[in-house]
Amino acid sequence: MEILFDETFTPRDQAKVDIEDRGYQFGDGIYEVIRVYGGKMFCLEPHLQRLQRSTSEIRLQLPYSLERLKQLLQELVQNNHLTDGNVYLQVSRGTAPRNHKFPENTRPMVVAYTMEAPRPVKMLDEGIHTITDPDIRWLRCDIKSLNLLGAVMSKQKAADRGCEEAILHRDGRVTEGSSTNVFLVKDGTLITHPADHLILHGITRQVVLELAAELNWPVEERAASIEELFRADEVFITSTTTEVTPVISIDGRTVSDGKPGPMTRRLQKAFAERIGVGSLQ
Ligand SMILES: Cc1ncc(COP(=O)(O)O)c(CN[C@@H]2CONC2=O)c1O
Repeated sequence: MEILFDETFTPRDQAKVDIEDRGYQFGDGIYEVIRVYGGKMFCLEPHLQRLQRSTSEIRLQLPYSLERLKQLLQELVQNNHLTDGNVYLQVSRGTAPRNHKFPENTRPMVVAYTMEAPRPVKMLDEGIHTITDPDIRWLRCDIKSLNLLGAVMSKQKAADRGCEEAILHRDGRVTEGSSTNVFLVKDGTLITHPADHLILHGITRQVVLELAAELNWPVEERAASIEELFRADEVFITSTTTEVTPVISIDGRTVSDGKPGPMTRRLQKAFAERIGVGSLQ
């Protein structure tokens, strides 16, 4: 198993990050998780565009071009013979004596590695249980930063209650999941938080919006209230690793009849066609 370490490939057990790497000490960096289906990275361009935006938002310059990074990621997937799984990619501001302000001319540190991961078919089929949790994160959730402690604390709260995700809310309005975007269905309309600074602009969220448009479904990009969440006909989450996953309970209360709804199922089918597999394979 090789990893991408700066601009070269190295065996996984030889990759050592310095204790003064700013990603390690400050969470000063950004990351992406890219899905691989049949050996091909899905939505690679949108992921790279988001990476570019995230780095520029934190005033971090990639150490080489996006084109070069794309080439290296493709080589990484091939070298590791990855067919179905994920690529984890992160860029930190590099290594420097610990000081909050930006270091002078350090080289940002790119690390990427692959992991085998079959599609989560059981979860896609059965759905997940969730909790609600106050959104305590900072106000630039649109930047896919390494600062994930808020998300980690919420995800752990969900795990403590035997649930898979925490649906976050701010001032009584649903934002997103700790590592997912959230959609509600009410009377045939999809509702999801607008892509502003309070949520990550999910790649999967964008694919779902495109699929909904192809299906001629009405969509409202607005912040739903907590009350609307509990009264929804259907709720589902989206992310690179969870695709379109039904939510069947929230804080112990079932969503509708506690089964994945018809619009969620139709979206799962359309998503499976988009990634080129039969649904729930
Ligand atoms: C806070 C948050 N919101 C939404 C999403 C969904 O975005 P994508 O559709 O672009 O994946 C993620 C993805 N989190 C990644 C995806 O898998 N694991 C992660 O940490 C996320 O961390």
